[in-house]
Amino acid sequence: MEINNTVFDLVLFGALGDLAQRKLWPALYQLERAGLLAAESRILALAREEMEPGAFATRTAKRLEAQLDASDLDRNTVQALLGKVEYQAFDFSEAERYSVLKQWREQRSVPLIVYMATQPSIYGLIGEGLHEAQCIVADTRVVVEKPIGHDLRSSREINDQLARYFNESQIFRIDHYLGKETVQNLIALRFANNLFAAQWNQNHISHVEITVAERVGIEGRWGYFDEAGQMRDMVQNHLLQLLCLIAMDPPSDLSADSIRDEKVKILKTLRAITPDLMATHLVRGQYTAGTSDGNPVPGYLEEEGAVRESCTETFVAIKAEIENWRWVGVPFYLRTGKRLPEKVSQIIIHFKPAPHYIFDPDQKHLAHNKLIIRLQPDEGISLEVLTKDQGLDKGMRLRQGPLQLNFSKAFDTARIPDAYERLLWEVIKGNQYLFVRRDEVEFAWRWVDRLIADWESSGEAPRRYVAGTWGPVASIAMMARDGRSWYEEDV
Ligand SMILES: NC(=O)C1=CN([C@@H]2O[C@H](COP(=O)(O)OP(=O)(O)OC[C@H]3O[C@@H](n4cnc5c(N)ncnc54)[C@H](OP(=O)(O)O)[C@@H]3O)[C@@H](O)[C@H]2O)C=CC1
Ligand SMILES: O=C1O[C@H](COP(=O)(O)O)[C@@H](O)[C@H](O)[C@H]1O
Repeated sequence: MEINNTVFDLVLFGALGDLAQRKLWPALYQLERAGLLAAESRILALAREEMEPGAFATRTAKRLEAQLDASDLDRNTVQALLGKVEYQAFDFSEAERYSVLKQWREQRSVPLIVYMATQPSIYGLIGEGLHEAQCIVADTRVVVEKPIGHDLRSSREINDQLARYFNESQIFRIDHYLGKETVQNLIALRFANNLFAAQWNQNHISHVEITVAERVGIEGRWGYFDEAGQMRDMVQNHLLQLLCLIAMDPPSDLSADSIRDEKVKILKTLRAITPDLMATHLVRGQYTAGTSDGNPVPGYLEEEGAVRESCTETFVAIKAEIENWRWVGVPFYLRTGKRLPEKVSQIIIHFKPAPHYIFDPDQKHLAHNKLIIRLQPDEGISLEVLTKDQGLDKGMRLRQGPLQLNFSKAFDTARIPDAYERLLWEVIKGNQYLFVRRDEVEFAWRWVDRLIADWESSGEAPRRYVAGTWGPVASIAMMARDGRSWYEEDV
């Protein structure tokens, strides 16, 4: 196990917000439990609400106790974590209040981590406040959340505001998918196994599927979601990051910039989905009332908080193409949606069939291997291979079966850490390789903006799909036109 001696100060802006309460405090608890928060480290929790001394700790302890599984809850750990925390209330837009931070940092030379768990519109004000209070020095790090903007223009504005006060090497932009163990495993799978490295190109791979399906609907976030839609909320960041990790060339080492350089090359070579390609390369959907897990659920337009007719998409399927030597002619089919039948994120690599087929012609359709990478849940990898069916009467009949690696069974993993634990841990260590660089965000927006502009000018409404199904039939048709089908229809 890694042991940490890195003492740090963390200042958490927005310490009472949804993200902080649902993700950041539980992640800090797990780091404390794992012995990764050095004893002399301190956390300054900031929000607007005035509270009696001690009230923040009592509230946070109660919340953690309610959130954690009984088997995972250790009250001594909760107390040890809260022993590091001080709470202060102030309005982040009031420049003079940043003297609190100046005092808090006096006589401290350990790295300062600034976590902006607030809306991006105040990142600039926070940067300025910290700057005026002389809190920003070479080893200060700032953590910011997705979404970085609503489009290329607004993402540039946010990035410019950050750049006024922080160097790129100090900025940690979160895409929480990069913190998932199974997503990091893509790098190990691809670059530690020469078996795959040699096959990873258009000579051997016919196509790739990336599915990030969600069972949930809008979860009380209609206002936010209706402005964003699934394209901005999921494709611009999580799905394009997964695509980059599957498609990129081998980085020369594991340093942040080596990996990010390779990802950017992929984003630059994504073929634009121009209006003439939209009918064959893009499907947008919006769910109507249906069922989820056997229970009736409302349609998108009847969700709590819905205030208008809306053409916002809750489902997207895209045939993406990468214009380089490695991937020419290999479509990457991306699919993500809300209110689909199950929560599953998986990547399927479809290998081309053997060049000369000598078995029963009736079984020819079986003759390609598939590598199935399950990101969540049931994290693991399986390789579909063909073997001889056993038995005297079977001749040389083939059968398909998996070589399975289920991570929790194979490695007796006690628990898979949440993405935020890993990401906070990397920030503490000052390692940026799981964070997104400015140019990555901007190249991703460039591709997405163009697509959105074209579909908006086409005036086409999203296709309806019933909640609890795999999206509009047009997504099945998109694959069928290429003589293919989505993986779950194959099995
Ligand atoms: N929630 C989530 O699961 C996710 C959130 N994000 C991103 O994380 C960021 C935070 O989101 P979320 O936690 O949901 O938002 P919330 O609105 O729940 O929390 C924001 C926090 O910041 C505080 N705050 C905002 N403005 C000020 C101010 N001027 N002065 C003092 N305090 C202020 C709020 O206090 P008050 O309540 O008093 O306004 C609140 O504590 C956003 O950028 C969001 O897009 C990203 C991924 C997931
Ligand atoms: O960033 C987001 O991700 C979640 C899905 O994340 P997961 O870790 O549960 O797969 C998504 O529901 C949300 O809309 C989006 O903002």
